[in-house]
Amino acid sequence: MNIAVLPDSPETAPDIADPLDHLADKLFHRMGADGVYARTALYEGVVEKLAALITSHREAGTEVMRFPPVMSRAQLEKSGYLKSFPNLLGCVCGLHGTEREINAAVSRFDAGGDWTSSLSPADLVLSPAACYPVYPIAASRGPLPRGGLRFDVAADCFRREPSKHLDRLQSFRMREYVCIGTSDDVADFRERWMVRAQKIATDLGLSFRVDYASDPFFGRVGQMKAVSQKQQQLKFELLIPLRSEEQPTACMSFNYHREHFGTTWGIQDANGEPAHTGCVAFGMDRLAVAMFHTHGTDLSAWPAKVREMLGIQPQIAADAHGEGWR
Ligand SMILES: Nc1ncnc2c1ncn2[C@@H]1O[C@H](COP(=O)(O)OP(=O)(O)OP(=O)(O)O)[C@@H](O)[C@H]1O
Ligand SMILES: [Zn+2]
Repeated sequence: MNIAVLPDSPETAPDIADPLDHLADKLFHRMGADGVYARTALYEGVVEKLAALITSHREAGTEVMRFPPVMSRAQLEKSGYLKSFPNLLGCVCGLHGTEREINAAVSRFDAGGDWTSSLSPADLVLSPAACYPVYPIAASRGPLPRGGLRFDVAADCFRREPSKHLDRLQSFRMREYVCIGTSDDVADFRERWMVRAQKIATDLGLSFRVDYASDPFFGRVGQMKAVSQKQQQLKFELLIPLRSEEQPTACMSFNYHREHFGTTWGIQDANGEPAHTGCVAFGMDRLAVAMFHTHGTDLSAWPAKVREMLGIQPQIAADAHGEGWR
C-alpha cells in the first residue's frame, strides 16, 4: 500500500514552510504524530547504504552490538539521565492492575473516558541514545585490557521533542562507535574519528563544519552545565546547513564523557583507575535527510563519485522509487 499523504492538507499545514518540507512526500509517510514517520524504499535504501559506509570505516578490534529500542529504566536512572534530560525521556508504561482494574480502564475508554490514568510505569524506558547499555555490559567483564575496548552499537532512539521539522524526529536511528579506556585512549579515539568523519562527509558531497557544542541540558542548572561542557570542549558536532548557515543541523557528534560512566559503573582501566569513555554518534536519519536535501531525490542524478562511494548502481538508482534495492 502506498499512501503518500504529505505535505499536510491546508487546514493542518504548518504556518511557515520549512526548507526541508519538499522532501517529505518522497521520503516519508505520515503516521499521525509529529516526528514519527514511516519511511519509503527510496529513503531506507540510502539509510542502508550510509550504514554500510560507516561499517566500512570500523576500526579493527571493535565489537559489534545491536540494541533494542528499549532499555532498563534502572540503568538509565543510574546513568544520570534524569539529572540532564528528564524532559526528553519516554518511559514504557502499562496496565499492571488486576483483571478487574484493567477491565475497568478499558470500559472507561469504551465509554469515551480516559483509560490512561490506570497506567503505571514499567521497568523499561525508550533508549534516548545508543550507547547507554554498553557501559554496564563492559563493566561486567572486569578490568579493561591495555588499550581499552571499542564497540560498534546502534539502536532506534526516542526523544520527546515533537517537531514538524524533518531533521528533528521523536523516533530516529543512532549508530555509535564507543571507546572505553584511559583518557589518552579516548582522546586518540575521538581525534581519529573527527578526522575520519570529516572524510566521510566530504566523500558524501556534503557541506559541513565541525564546531564544539553543548547538549540540550534541562533547566537553569542545565544552562550552566552546557557552558562548562563547551568550555571543556567535551562535545563537538559535525554541522550541516540544511535550513540555514546560522542554524545548521548536527548530523554527527563526538563526545567525551570523562570518567562519568567509568565511575558510575565501576569500570577500571588497566591501571586500576576509573575508565574514561567517549563516543562518536551518527544520526542516521539526519544524514539521510542531508543527502536528499543536498543531492535531490533522484538518485540517478547524484554525483557519480557519491554514488560510487555508496555503491549505488545506476539501474538501482532508477528503480528506487519502486522496490529496486538489491
Ligand atoms: N531529534 C532528533 N532527530 C533526529 N536525529 C537526532 C535527534 N537528536 C539527535 N539526533 C542525532 O543523533 C546524534 C547524536 O545525538 P546527540 O545527543 O549528540 O544530539 P544532540 O546534541 O542532542 O542534538 P541536538 O542538539 O540537535 O538536539 C546527533 O548528532 C543527531 O545526528
Ligand atoms: Zn554515546
